Amino acid sequence: MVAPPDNDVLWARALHHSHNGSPALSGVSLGVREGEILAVSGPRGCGKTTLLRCLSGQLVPREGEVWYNSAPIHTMTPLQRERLRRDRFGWIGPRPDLVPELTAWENTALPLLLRGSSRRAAKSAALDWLERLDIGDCARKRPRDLLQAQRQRIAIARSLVTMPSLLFADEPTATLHRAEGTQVLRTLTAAARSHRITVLIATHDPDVAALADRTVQLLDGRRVNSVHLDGAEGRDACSLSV
Ligand SMILES: Nc1ncnc2c1ncn2[C@@H]1O[C@H](COP(=O)(O)OP(=O)(O)OP(=O)(O)O)[C@@H](O)[C@H]1O
Repeated sequence: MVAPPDNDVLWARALHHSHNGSPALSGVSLGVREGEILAVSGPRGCGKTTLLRCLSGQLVPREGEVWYNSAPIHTMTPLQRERLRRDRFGWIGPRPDLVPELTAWENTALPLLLRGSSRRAAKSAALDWLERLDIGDCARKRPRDLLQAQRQRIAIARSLVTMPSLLFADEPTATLHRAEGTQVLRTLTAAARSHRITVLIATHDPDVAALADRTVQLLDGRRVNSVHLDGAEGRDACSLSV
């Protein structure tokens, strides 16, 4: 095994994966720098979700390596991967998947409670994140009494409440109207930047990708280029590598 470069928080080499024999990833490699917001972009079915699931340890690729700092995720046991996901990673899916019986703050606090935080500390952190995401007034409401955009903000608050090192967001605005989606995403990226949380966002929407520092394009399970744009709402300057 080759050790990953020092300046990448996440690093993957030559990932191959198939679902029931049909190829989803065919040799994808990438590195993600600490604090970077990276968009993984491409048309439907190109392998974005499969890539995020391999990088976050939910799936073990058929071939290839995934490293988180100096830890090889691809050789970890299921329990080690589960702990890594619980302690270091956050995940936002296309739908909020909230627990209907719990209030907004209880849903947000859930990852902290599962880690063993006291109810008081978990509640305080949850209320703080709901406030930062402009839904503090929803804290005591249940999901059924909220709009979809509010529910998705709660899912984002839940993913941030543990202050993950890496946040994976799979089409996080897919179920929202365009304006709502953009606003939710701006809030997410601003929160991530202010806490130096590294973010990977899978999206087929160029407007979403424009909020990232860099975009990796997938097509038919392969990487086709990497774009780092000046003038995007990301931080730095411009480069193009193919
Ligand atoms: N559980 C599964 N079983 C069988 N095939 C699957 C499964 N999950 C994904 N695939 C197939 O693998 C390929 C890559 O899918 P994946 O969901 O990773 O792509 P995607 O870019 O995220 O697509 P979308 O934007 O539609 O979510 C597609 O051809 C898809 O149909």
